Amino acid sequence: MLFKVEMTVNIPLDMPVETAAEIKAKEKAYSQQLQNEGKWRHIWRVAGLYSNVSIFDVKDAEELHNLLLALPLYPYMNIKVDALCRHPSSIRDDDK
Ligand SMILES: O=C(O)CC1=CCC(=O)O1
Repeated sequence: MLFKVEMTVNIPLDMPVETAAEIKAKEKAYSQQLQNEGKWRHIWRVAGLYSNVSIFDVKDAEELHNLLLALPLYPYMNIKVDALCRHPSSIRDDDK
């Protein structure tokens, strides 16, 4: 199943810079692992915001839920999830 996920990061202003850098490095490694596994298909920065729009390709909503809760930045994120389905005009074979 495909899901569009919008993540907005709000790191507390009083978090030490080194702590924030550590969490961001863990987030990057986790994200790149999931991208290599094909579960995190796309990630785009929303211009001008500390937000991304991502496409996940997972078995079901429960798998997505577990992946999102494991994000190192999860405690500092607002997350919005929308389920996607194939558009009838799509020319891509992998849009399912
Ligand atoms: O910077 C972000 O948008 C948060 C994030 C998600 C995966 C990643 O590497 O950073």
